[in-house]
Amino acid sequence: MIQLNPQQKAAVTHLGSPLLVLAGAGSGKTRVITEKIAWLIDRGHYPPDRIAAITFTNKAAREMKTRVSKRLKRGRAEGLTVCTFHSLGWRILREEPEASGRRKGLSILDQHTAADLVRELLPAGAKNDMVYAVQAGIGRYKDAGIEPEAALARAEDDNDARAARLYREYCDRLSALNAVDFDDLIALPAKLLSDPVVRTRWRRRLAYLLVDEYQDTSAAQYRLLQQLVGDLGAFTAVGDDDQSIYGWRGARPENLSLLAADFPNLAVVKLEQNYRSTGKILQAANAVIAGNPHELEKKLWSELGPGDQLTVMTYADEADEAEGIARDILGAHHGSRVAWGECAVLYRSNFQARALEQQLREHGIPYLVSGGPSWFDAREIRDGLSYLRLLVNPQDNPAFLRVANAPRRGLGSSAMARLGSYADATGKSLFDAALDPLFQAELGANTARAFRVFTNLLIEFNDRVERCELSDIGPVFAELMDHVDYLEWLTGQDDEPKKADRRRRNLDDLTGWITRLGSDVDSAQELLARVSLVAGPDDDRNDGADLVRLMTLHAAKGLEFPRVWLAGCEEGLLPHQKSIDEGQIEEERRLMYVGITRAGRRLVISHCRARRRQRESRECQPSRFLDELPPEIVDWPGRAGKEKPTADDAKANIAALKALLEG
Ligand SMILES: Nc1ncnc2c1ncn2[C@@H]1O[C@H](COP(=O)(O)OP(=O)(O)OP(=O)(O)O)[C@@H](O)[C@H]1O
Ligand SMILES: [Mg+2]
Repeated sequence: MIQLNPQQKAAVTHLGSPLLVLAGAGSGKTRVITEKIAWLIDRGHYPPDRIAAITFTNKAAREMKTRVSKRLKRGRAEGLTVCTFHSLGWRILREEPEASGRRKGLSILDQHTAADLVRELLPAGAKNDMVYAVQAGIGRYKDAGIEPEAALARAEDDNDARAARLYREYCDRLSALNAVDFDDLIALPAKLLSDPVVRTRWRRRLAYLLVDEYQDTSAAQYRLLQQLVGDLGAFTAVGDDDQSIYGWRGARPENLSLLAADFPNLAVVKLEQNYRSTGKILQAANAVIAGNPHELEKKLWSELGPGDQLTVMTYADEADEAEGIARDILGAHHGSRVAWGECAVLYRSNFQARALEQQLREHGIPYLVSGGPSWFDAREIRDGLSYLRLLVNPQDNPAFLRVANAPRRGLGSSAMARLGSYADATGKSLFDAALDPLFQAELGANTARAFRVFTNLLIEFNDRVERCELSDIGPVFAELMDHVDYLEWLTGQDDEPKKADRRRRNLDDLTGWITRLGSDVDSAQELLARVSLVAGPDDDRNDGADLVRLMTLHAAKGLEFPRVWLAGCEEGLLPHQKSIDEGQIEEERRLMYVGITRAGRRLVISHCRARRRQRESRECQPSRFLDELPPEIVDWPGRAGKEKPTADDAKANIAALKALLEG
């Protein structure tokens, strides 16, 4: 067991008033939460089933749960809740179906499906940017707790009114589908808990709350927290204002100062010893973040010694950079026996992964890209998930719409449009409408038969899922996909064999994931929720595997690696061009700070002189943040734009030397 320092101990054993632990990176904030849960249970202050810890990601939740279980005697952590705000919200909604105004069998629409729903409400041919903008606008209403009617009432011009009407239509559709989207997972429970009866019930159930990464909570999450803890404020929140990097997604760092205002008896503990990084890495982090205004100074120190110099590498372009990083990692692995899993390559934007992946693959380095968007974007995954939803619930309209004609089975857009209007007119689901003899009588014989074949298929497989073990849903799903010849149909449209291979692998991954989840949940509906709430199968399958991690800076929050490569530190990328244009680079600086502070012993930062974006190569300047690193702790070969010394340089040097000697 580790020895907590006095401040950590004070934070762990503080009870009786709300507590905020405000401290820099690597100072043991997350550790304090883990230790505190164990302490609360061990000392009998609260039973595990009345404690909830809230983490920023599912992965962090899994890690924390494992940690706590290890700290306690076997089984002592049973019933403990460790999850994200979204999962907690889901649990509240699921257990309060009437109060939420939804029916039993509620489903979660993932972001993609929700975007499809928005698209349907917009004029045909609406661009993706438009769809996402509307979706984000709807999210802002929900985050602020504004209902559609209120949004309409407060509309100041035509634009506002149009947005509010779209919002209302969107909400109507969602409730007709008996579904909620991600924003609802927070906003609805927050609203539910304003009912005193519901609130009392939940306060009794979750008597003590702990929140990690508090600086990135949204307005709605803060409301939910307030409702849950009440005036008593039985909670511990930990955070670091310098690591608030989700402002673009609605996170409100000012929630940190709100806490002090809303809970006058708030106790604050500061931690100053960093246990993660060597002195020079900390020095670099402190120097970069010093460029942001601060209300509260934090000084981090480390007992780990100064450590190695930091390295800044200048590369010609992204391929050169990726190769350099791959060689570095290979060198560390073979030369210094560094495990793959000790290494991470971090970057600002997802597109940077491509060049890196290619080089890692070519050098035979096992790696894992975490949190990339690609998996859920793949057509076969989205279709596959729709089939899965229909397996569990044939009444799922968005899923029905998506795959009724994939593979093609004679249910083209005109047949589906007729079905849609019949369903609208009769208030039935698409599935029930398709089964309706009155509807079938309206159709030509072929179309009617096509609908019958599809609905019969769904009935048959749904029946099997209802009778089988949860762990068998995976195999039944695979059988359904086989049965409809899905892959043959889809890959028949591809001309590249590589692509077909990838699709097959993706679907295999999906089946494997469903099977694994099946043995971990207690209902098929819960399985669907898990699929929607988690970022993808890689997310849980490779925890602890010995692989080099590739991820964005956003995804790296809270994690640590002995060796970190921070790639693409260029103006326009980090800081991002959009932030430069808007004159708002504080959040970018915090991202840089997050990146630097992930590293334990070794940090290599790189930038390219040119980078390909959208097929053209553009010149790049080194990031302004590189100039802020204290020069004495950084090795930067060829700094200040100087090329490597050339033969001409050497000649000039010799000439100068000669002149000196002769003079
Ligand atoms: N008292 C301690 N003694 C030894 N190691 C510690 C101690 N406290 C924390 N650590 C270790 O220091 C590292 C950083 O801790 P932790 O991840 O909890 O920091 P954090 O403040 O949550 O960082 P971040 O701000 O990046 O989320 C971890 O490896 C943790 O196990
Ligand atoms: Mg942490």
